[in-house]
Amino acid sequence: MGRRYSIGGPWVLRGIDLELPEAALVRVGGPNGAGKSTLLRLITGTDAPTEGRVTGRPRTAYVPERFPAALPFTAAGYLTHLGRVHGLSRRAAEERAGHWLERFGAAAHADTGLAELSKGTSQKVAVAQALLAAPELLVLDEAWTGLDTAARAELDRAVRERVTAGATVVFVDHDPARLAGHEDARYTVAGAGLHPAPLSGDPKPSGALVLLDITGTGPLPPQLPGSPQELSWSDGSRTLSVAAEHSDDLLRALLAARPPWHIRGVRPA
Ligand SMILES: Nc1ncnc2c1ncn2[C@@H]1O[C@H](COP(=O)(O)OP(=O)(O)OP(=O)(O)O)[C@@H](O)[C@H]1O
Repeated sequence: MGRRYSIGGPWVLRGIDLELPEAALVRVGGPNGAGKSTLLRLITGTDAPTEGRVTGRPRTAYVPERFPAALPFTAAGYLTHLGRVHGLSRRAAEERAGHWLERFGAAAHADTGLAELSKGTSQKVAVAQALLAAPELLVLDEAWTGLDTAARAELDRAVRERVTAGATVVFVDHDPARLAGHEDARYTVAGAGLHPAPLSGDPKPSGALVLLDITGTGPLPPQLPGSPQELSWSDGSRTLSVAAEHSDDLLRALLAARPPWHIRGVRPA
């Protein structure tokens, strides 16, 4: 699928082909403005792709980057209301609301209006609303930001519980250590494409290097797969060196970049 925000405008994402397995924790990384939030909105169905489509309809919950806090509810009232929307009885919805506020250390604010909550407590409510309905697909866009240490650890635990229960959790977080060692897949958004990235526990590259001779204009896209080294640079021509196992992903990223890079040659180092 692909997404651009205006006709004739730049493609924020293009050629995205992603399958999300069950019972999996999936991290999406990439620099500011690369299109991570756009991708998460497409995955949740809160935004539609400009081309291509998203298939499958798991029960989905989403913590967006910006939570709309100014709704006329108390924290507990809001969570109970959402529980009812998800089909729970009033009593079950109240119980779940209380349970999640308690777990995130926000029980004292159950009767506070959403508009009066501090930023951090409001974020706790945002996270609680997503966990409340035991979603099959949980999508977290920097959901840890603003939470205190205890709540961040609690969210880590809640995420692992969801995955153990068979759910798919897709998350973006700027802390590279977040849930490290628990991820099943990692992707980087760069140059409008989505690129598989090595997991923290993956074996180190075997040592074989590949050289790529490329030409193009402007700087190289950030966070290229395999973190290639630039060996030479003149008049827009460059030679990159990368571990052999990353060369296919690197070629794809260079070709998908906007503007694309031209590949003049690929050779063993
Ligand atoms: N609703 C929108 N209308 C127009 N352009 C948008 C819209 N949402 C995002 N964009 C543009 O799409 C690009 C990707 O934005 P997005 O928020 O998806 O990036 P991101 O990787 O999540 O960034 P960050 O790490 O800063 O949150 C940016 O250039 C942004 O300006």
